[in-house]
Amino acid sequence: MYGRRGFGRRQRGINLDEGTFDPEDAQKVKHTRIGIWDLYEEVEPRLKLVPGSLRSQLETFHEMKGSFPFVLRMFKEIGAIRACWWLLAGYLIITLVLALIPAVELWYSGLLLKIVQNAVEYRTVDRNLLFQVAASRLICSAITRVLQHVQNLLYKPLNERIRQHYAIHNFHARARLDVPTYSDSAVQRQLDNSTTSARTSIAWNNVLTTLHLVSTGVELRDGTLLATLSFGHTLFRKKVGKQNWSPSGVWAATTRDPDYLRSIGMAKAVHQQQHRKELVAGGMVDYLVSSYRGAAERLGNRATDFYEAFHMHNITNRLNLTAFLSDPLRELPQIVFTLRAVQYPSDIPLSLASLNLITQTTSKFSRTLFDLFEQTGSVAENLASIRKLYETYTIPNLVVDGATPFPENQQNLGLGVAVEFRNVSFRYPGSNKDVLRNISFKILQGQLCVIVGANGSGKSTILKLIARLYDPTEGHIFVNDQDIRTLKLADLRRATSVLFQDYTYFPLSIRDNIALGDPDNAHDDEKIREAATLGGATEFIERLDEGFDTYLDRPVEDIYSSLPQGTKTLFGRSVEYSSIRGAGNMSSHSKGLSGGQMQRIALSRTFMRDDGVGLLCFDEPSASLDPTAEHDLFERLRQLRGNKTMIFSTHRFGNLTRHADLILYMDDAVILEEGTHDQLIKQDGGIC
Ligand SMILES: Nc1ncnc2c1ncn2[C@@H]1O[C@H](COP(=O)(O)OP(=O)(O)OP(=O)(O)O)[C@@H](O)[C@H]1O
Repeated sequence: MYGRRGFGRRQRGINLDEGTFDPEDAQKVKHTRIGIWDLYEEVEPRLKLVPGSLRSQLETFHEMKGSFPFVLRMFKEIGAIRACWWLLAGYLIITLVLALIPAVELWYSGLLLKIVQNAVEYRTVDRNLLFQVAASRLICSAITRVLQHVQNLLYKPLNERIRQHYAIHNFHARARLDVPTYSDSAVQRQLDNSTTSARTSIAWNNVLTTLHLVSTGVELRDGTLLATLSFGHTLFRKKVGKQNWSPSGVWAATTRDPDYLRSIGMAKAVHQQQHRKELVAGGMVDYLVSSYRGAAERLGNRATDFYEAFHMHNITNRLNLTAFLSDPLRELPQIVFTLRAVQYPSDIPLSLASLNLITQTTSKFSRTLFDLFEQTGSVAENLASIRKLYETYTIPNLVVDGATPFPENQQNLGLGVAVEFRNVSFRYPGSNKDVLRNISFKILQGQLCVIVGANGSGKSTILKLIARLYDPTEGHIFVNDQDIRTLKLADLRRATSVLFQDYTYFPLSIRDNIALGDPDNAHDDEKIREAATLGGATEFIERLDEGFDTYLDRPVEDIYSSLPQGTKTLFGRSVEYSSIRGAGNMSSHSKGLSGGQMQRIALSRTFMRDDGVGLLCFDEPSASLDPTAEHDLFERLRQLRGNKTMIFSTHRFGNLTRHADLILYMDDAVILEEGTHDQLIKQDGGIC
């Protein structure tokens, strides 16, 4: 009756991307009812014998172990950034010194207590020693302050250098992925998981985490026995003090409560703008209000979201045996030390000072260990993030590169390339519908081929396969009689120029948008202007205030707030008050160019690439042009073509098909007829 709410997933603990999670599997999944919620948690059979919180601790360490090789690699890479050497060395030394200072302070505390004890017992004070101790403690705290300050100063440049280094790698990791790989949802998820935050890099976080672990180790280095004794209490304290807002490991939660589902649905219907028209026109308001009230009354205080419900459930369940055991355990290290002191008085002089020191030391160790345990979750998460980051560098592309250079003879490119489809069928990844069915045709070198067909017949798909954005599901494509899969992708794409119907424009300047058509000559301003002229774009570009430097869509938004309503433009751009009202302080504007103008820019981009290209493909290049502009465009394209092979896709027969050496007439994934304009007219006057 009601749709199920999607399962929330928490990206930590076990690798969630492997295997499946079936809430109904009672063997592996524990079900808990929490108010109106059903919580399903995966039980880890491998670690079944380990009780309570220790189990999740072991899981965490298990995961951390898998991440270590990647952390080592990260340190190697950071070590190779020369600009980081001194900064990192300084940061490391300061961290270690800061970790040692508490021990020195503790030693002086001991001395101080001894002085006090002597004063009480013998009524004498060693003034020199007292002065030394006081001065040393002051120096320690001054040094700590100064070092912390220097550490903060080093933090920023280090973070920035490391972030920049990884930003470049991440950019490449994403940019190199082909179309089917990049559109794969698993790959998208993997990339999202490894995204670097704008302020700190994953790598820098990992450096900090590692340094934190090392400094904790240094702080605890002499206190092995104390640390071990404190361990038990720390674990218990952690379990008792647990105030989680969500479960750990693999879990899912859902609610099937009809009143809750309905009330949330109704609240959305009322809140969301898009339903308002129907809501008012349909006279639904009274009905919705009374239904909502009814549902709310039935729900009472059960209407909480999952996290709230889980948190409350945890709090009410907290009074248990572990809570009772926690306090005695806290005293254990001190009791053991005192007993040892009594047993071996010569080893540990039992005095007021030593007893006090023991108390201080044990509580300090206990706190440090507690902090460490508190953070192991985030430590593991941090280390895993670096693994995920590196894994994105090696995501394999679905379209596998070939090894054969293309063309064999660069001179011949000017004569065009031959393209042959042999029994090609194709379906898009994730789809079960053939959009091309057993297609065969051959375009000879230097021919003009026009593919004609209705919407959705498969014309664009043919061009995508020629550009090898995808590989055929069945059959083969040959370019100059060589299987397209064997050719080097970079060579093939350099020799081919494709203007897609759904061309994109980049959030860059118009100059860059055109220049990207030929990255090798992107700096050649004259060539860019020439291409713009051939694409019919120069005239309107020059009318823009910033001409070729105009951004089609500004990648960085202007930020402002509380502008007087009369302000219509800012930084030369118009201000949109509607979005100010909505978002509070932000607005962005694209340079409202028309569809035809945008298309001319895209065309100019194609004209950038006339050298070194043997095959030109145009997908409906005249869709947004008026008839005169279309005629001009075809004339220019025919001149540009020279002897090269050219393929057009279009909806209709007309101007262009008259000049075609080969027309492929497509309908519903197959080629119905092929030939020249005249041949097709003779065969079937109806279609032309
Ligand atoms: N990325 C995609 N994923 C799944 N299906 C797709 C994808 N792109 C296109 N299709 C489907 O493939 C079929 C053929 O599309 P194609 O774009 O090749 O047709 P077309 O003849 O070029 O149409 P148009 O004239 O509208 O551009 C259509 O049914 C379309 O819905």
